[in-house]
Amino acid sequence: MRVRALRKTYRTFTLREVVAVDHLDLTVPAGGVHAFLGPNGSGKTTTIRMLLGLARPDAGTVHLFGTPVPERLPDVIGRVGAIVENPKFVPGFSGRRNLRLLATAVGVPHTRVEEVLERVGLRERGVDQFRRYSLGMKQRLAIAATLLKDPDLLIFDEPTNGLDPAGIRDIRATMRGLADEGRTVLVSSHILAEVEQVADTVSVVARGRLLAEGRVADLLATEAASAVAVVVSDRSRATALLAACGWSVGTDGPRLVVTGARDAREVNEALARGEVFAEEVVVLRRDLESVFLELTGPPDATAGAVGGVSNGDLS
Ligand SMILES: Nc1ncnc2c1ncn2[C@@H]1O[C@H](COP(=O)(O)OP(=O)(O)OP(=O)(O)O)[C@@H](O)[C@H]1O
Repeated sequence: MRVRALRKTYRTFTLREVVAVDHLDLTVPAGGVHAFLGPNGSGKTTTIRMLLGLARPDAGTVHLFGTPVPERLPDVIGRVGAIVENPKFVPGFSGRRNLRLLATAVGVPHTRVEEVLERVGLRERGVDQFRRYSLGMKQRLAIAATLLKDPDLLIFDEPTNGLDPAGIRDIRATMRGLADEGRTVLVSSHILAEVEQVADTVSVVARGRLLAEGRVADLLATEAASAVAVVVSDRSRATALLAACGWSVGTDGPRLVVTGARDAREVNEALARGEVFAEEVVVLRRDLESVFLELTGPPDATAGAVGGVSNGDLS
């Protein structure tokens, strides 16, 4: 999937213009889990709606499987399964019956319903009424529905919102499994821990713009230069030695925190050359959360920058 210079503005009821997506570029490699990560209001849902032809861009291009969308959406939509808004299931029908209705609507045989129920671990509970399902089961049924057409690309908008840890783990495992089958999973999230654990690649957005993209591991390595903490008895001598190497030196309780060095070994060597011997050397790796916060800035600043319209505008 390839998105270039995508733009979408909304007008609020007070006729104020809200730029929801602002010159956004997005590249989602085929196969694997790609996280679309950004704080609330950063334009993720709006972007996904444009990918699916549910909203019309003001400018920019979208290609799904190399095909321009929305112009030729009918050619490719059969290869895409998505959960964007809360899927509409009939509360009084069983999970199985709900899926059979959908299967008939999209023209796939009922045997496929059994396969997808099995796939999301709901086969045993297929007879239960939808209204009796837990939130996690409802979400798994929604994923089952997206799988009916055996899609190559799955798009999930915040699929773990409101789920408990077990539910989150199930959805994460399901996404991983789908990617391992060779499908592409695009998942939007503002929950960093999820992304870090399940995604192969990530795009970080804020205020409708792309801030960073790449492999999760690379993003952590390049954006999150690690710091090294040392405990030494002669702190002032150590500080002078480390500063002389051009590194910045802060303190964290009894530890000196060194940033700018390549690795712990380099720090240790610099100290030893000056005959200061560290009692403790620890590499402090930043997690994706600190990278993300660094890139997107404080949440309040983000909300203000996109206009902060009320939910009432989000119909
Ligand atoms: N129909 C609409 N009318 C007016 N403004 C809208 C509409 N839909 C979205 N917006 C605004 O566009 C911006 C982006 O919203 P969007 O829902 O795409 O972000 P998001 O990243 O999906 O956020 P969230 O995680 O909260 O769903 C926000 O400022 C939002 O208030």
